[in-house]
Amino acid sequence: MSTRSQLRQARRLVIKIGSALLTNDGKGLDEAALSLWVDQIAGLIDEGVEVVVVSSGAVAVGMSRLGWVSRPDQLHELQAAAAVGQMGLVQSWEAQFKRHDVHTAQILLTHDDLSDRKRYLNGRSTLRALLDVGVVPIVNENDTVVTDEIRFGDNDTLGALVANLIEADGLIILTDQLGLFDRDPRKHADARLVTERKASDRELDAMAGGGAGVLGRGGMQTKVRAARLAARSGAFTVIVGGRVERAITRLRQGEVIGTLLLPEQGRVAARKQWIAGHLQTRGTLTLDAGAVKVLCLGGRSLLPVGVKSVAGQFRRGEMVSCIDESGREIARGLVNYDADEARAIAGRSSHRITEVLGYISDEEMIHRDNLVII
Ligand SMILES: Nc1ncnc2c1ncn2[C@@H]1O[C@H](COP(=O)(O)OP(=O)(O)O)[C@@H](O)[C@H]1O
Ligand SMILES: N[C@@H](CCC(=O)OP(=O)(O)O)C(=O)O
Repeated sequence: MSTRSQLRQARRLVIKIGSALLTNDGKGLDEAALSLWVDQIAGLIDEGVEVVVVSSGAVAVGMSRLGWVSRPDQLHELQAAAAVGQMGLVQSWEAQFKRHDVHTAQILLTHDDLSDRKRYLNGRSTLRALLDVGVVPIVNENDTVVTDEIRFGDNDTLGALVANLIEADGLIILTDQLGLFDRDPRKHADARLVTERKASDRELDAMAGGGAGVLGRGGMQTKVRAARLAARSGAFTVIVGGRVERAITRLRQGEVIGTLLLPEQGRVAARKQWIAGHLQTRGTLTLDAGAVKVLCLGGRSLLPVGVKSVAGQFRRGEMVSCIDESGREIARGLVNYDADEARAIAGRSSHRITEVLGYISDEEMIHRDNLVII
């Protein structure tokens, strides 16, 4: 049996579960299935994997709670159903994870939240803080305030954006089919499962053209698009049948089930390419000769002790330029401290950061994964 090392090695995963699955084709929330997924996710957490769940199903659960048999066309009715259904969804996730002594947190996001830099960074910090303390964030679209997304359904995209946000190794999309087929299997009995492709492969578009199921909104097209988005930060995507026995555990063990869509390059390489291509920097760190030498050797982080001076106003996570004492640019990277904090710790050894700032967020001024030598 061939195995997939990407899945065995993953440390951080986003798992997206679609409406059709969660609600057992609209018959109300499928508690039994949910409990099986939670058991498997709890197994991943025991192994030290950090997991974010992106859970659809608010509209479908809401419709079932309200006794509505057909999906309403009116936006405000969809939003009302989502608001009712979201209560049921998070109650179930919370109750199921409680059996494993794992806490959950509700995160409702819109795409706007993730395109605004400040909100993006805030969202990232919150998700990271939750993962640090072993909580499983349960993410859904904030259906009360979005319009187009609720009409078209876009949790596949949301899953990819969350994978970008937390720099996940991979995105697992659980759906009602065994994976991506070369044609819509609901319409073509002879459709064949695609096992592995590059996410960028253009042939996937024609295969995924068949539209969505009755309850889901995006179909395979949004899943392929999500895989491309996730690939931008170097994450792989697996599209797999959520009703396949122990699907998550088997994927983790490297078993070849579902469809694996691969990024062109790994997580760190993708991030470095993004940094190198980013023109706008927010500030400048002048490095001493020792730091310049160490950085040019490659594979090393920049420590505060090698920083002589700090110019500009920037916030943690923003891009800064690193120059030598003659003003030549050496490197570029995402800084771990705000400008004022960076000024306070510049030239000091990392074990004095707590003494100076009263806290420490990172030992490095710029971590090597976030640093590109020019
Ligand atoms: N090439 C394909 N392979 C698999 N499923 C396809 C394909 N083309 C279209 N589909 C449809 O996509 C549906 C899954 O998408 P969707 O209904 O949005 O599910 P979810 O709720 O999981 O997001 C399948 O039930 C299937 O009918
Ligand atoms: N926010 C919506 C998600 C709709 C959606 O994207 O559904 P799906 O295609 O099943 O993932 C809900 O919870 O109903």
